[in-house]
Amino acid sequence: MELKTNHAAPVLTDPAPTISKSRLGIHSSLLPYSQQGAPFSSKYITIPRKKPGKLDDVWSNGWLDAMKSSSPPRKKLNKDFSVEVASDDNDNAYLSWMLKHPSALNFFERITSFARNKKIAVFLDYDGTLSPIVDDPDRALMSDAMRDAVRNVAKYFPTAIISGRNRDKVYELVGLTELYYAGSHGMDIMGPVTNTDSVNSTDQQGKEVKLFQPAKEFLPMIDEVFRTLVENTKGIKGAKVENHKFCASVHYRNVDEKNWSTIAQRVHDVLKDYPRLRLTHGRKVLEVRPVIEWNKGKAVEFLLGSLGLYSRDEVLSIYIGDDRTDEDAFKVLKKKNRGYGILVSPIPKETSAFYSLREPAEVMEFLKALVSWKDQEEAN
Ligand SMILES: O=P(O)(O)OC[C@H]1O[C@H](O[C@H]2O[C@H](CO)[C@@H](O)[C@H](O)[C@H]2O)[C@H](O)[C@@H](O)[C@@H]1O
Repeated sequence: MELKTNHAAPVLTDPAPTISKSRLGIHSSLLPYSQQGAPFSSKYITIPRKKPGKLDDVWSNGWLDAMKSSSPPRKKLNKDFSVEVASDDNDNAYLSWMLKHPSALNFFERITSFARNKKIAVFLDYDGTLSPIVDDPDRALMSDAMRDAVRNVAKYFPTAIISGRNRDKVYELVGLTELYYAGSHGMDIMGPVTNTDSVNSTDQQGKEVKLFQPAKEFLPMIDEVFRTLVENTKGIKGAKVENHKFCASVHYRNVDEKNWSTIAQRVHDVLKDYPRLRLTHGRKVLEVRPVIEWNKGKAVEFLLGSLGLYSRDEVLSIYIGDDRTDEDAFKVLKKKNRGYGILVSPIPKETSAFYSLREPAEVMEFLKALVSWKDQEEAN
């Protein structure tokens, strides 16, 4: 019997016997494996971007399709789940999707059973995971209750925030000194870095820290492209450009949909002049970043290595995120048998995450459950 929570999600607490092992929440990767992964390597290489300018407009390269599907509509959830299921076909689709990606709350006991006798490492995305998605990125605030939950988790488990945002900004939003932080989609890591490429720095408290910044050489280029993007999108009502130091974001959440092709075309045109930059899609945001083989997945591996947590026998990693950029981390955990990705989504999505949670409120509940479980373990 799985842990029941008081949250409304009356499915999959007792999986039907006919469901296959993988659907029961047994991560095949956590069953005995034959080979230990290669030791941590800091190698990151530049990968070629598709020829710039080959596609003339944003329709032909699929940008607009990606933009349209880039963020689920915000929907008010009815507290009485069963009423909602009956009244909404989307929820039937969600429930069948959950057979493939069960709720991490409903399968909590199964997760912790794999964690027994192991250390747990926790990786958390920020926007849409710890804070709800809101129209203004500057107002994406984390609640005090969520902050307490993260603080408590970090008392027991090494915990890192892996965000697309500027590292200083996400640190300011989270405000917990006891965590490790990776900004710019993992391209700006502050932590116990033991890698030779790391440099000494000081954190906001003046404490000595190590920084690992694999895209450092792109700093002037990102700064330049940021200013060009601001200039070229300033006539588009609702557009907002953010400089995240090693990447830049162009938000279109508040842009009228009829102008999405315009904003996409402007970004596309700017990128034509920067063959060493590429575009990725986030939630109603176009992200411009260096063409290097570095992402949130690499950042997770890097942190595990720096923290001495690389052994799959001894460590179970949990990564919670809501965004396409989090898929890189989910893939690493899945492919390298390192633990569980948990996708935060109120709608079905193609994902490499093993489990799911609907919204930040459930993330908080999951984090609290981890702490209670550990408290009990310690007491026994
Ligand atoms: O990796 P994350 O920590 O999830 O950061 C990803 C992006 O998050 C922010 O944008 C998203 O959240 C905003 C606030 O809720 C929302 O307005 C926006 O539409 C979302 O895309 C941040 O502003 C971006 O720069 C990050 O890349």
